[in-house]
Amino acid sequence: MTRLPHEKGFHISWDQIHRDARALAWRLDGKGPIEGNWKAVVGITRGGLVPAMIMARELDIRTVDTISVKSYNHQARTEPHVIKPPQADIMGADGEGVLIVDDLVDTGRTLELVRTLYPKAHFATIYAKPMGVPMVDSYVTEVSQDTWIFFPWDMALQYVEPYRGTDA
Ligand SMILES: O=P(O)(O)OC[C@H]1O[C@H](OP(=O)(O)OP(=O)(O)O)[C@H](O)[C@@H]1O
Ligand SMILES: Nc1nc2[nH]cnc2c(=O)[nH]1
Ligand SMILES: [Mg+2]
Repeated sequence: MTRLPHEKGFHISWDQIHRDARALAWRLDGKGPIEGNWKAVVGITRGGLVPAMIMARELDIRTVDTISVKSYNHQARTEPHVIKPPQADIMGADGEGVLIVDDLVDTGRTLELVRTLYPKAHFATIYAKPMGVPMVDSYVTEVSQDTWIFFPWDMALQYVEPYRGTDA
């Protein structure tokens, strides 16, 4: 296991990921290989499920599947492995026409594994770190490699002290 040093935190709200996923969908609209269409959206679980749902809605795609890849134990990277593959008839021989969606690409190891399985699919993530950029076909926002992205499903609202403290 590798413990990665993350100096910065990038905190994403529900609203932000909703807007970013929509923007990514709009950019890919009409760009599929079959008369501009995409035949399916496949989310890489678990992080890819929220953006995959939002994008499938925007693009009016009802065929939605998942591929489950586990690459991290909290912030420690482990060897990525497929826990659950998508339905074979949706993916075809090489994934052509399928939009494979994840929340982010970091080292690129997860997408590298999925790309070997479905080399002709289109790989889209909301966020990307520099090491992973070569593995992704489309993304919205790049953040530095030493940034840890916190997603809204990993956070909760909580009280913070005022900047000037309290009198108590
Ligand atoms: O580019 P990489 O270095 O491979 O990292 C990116 C992957 O890591 C995270 O998933 P994780 O394995 O933590 O599982 P989760 O989606 O279930 O949270 C994230 O959602 C990406 O899928
Ligand atoms: N939540 C989250 N998961 C990750 N998996 C790999 N990199 C990251 C990251 O920056 N944030
Ligand atoms: Mg993931």
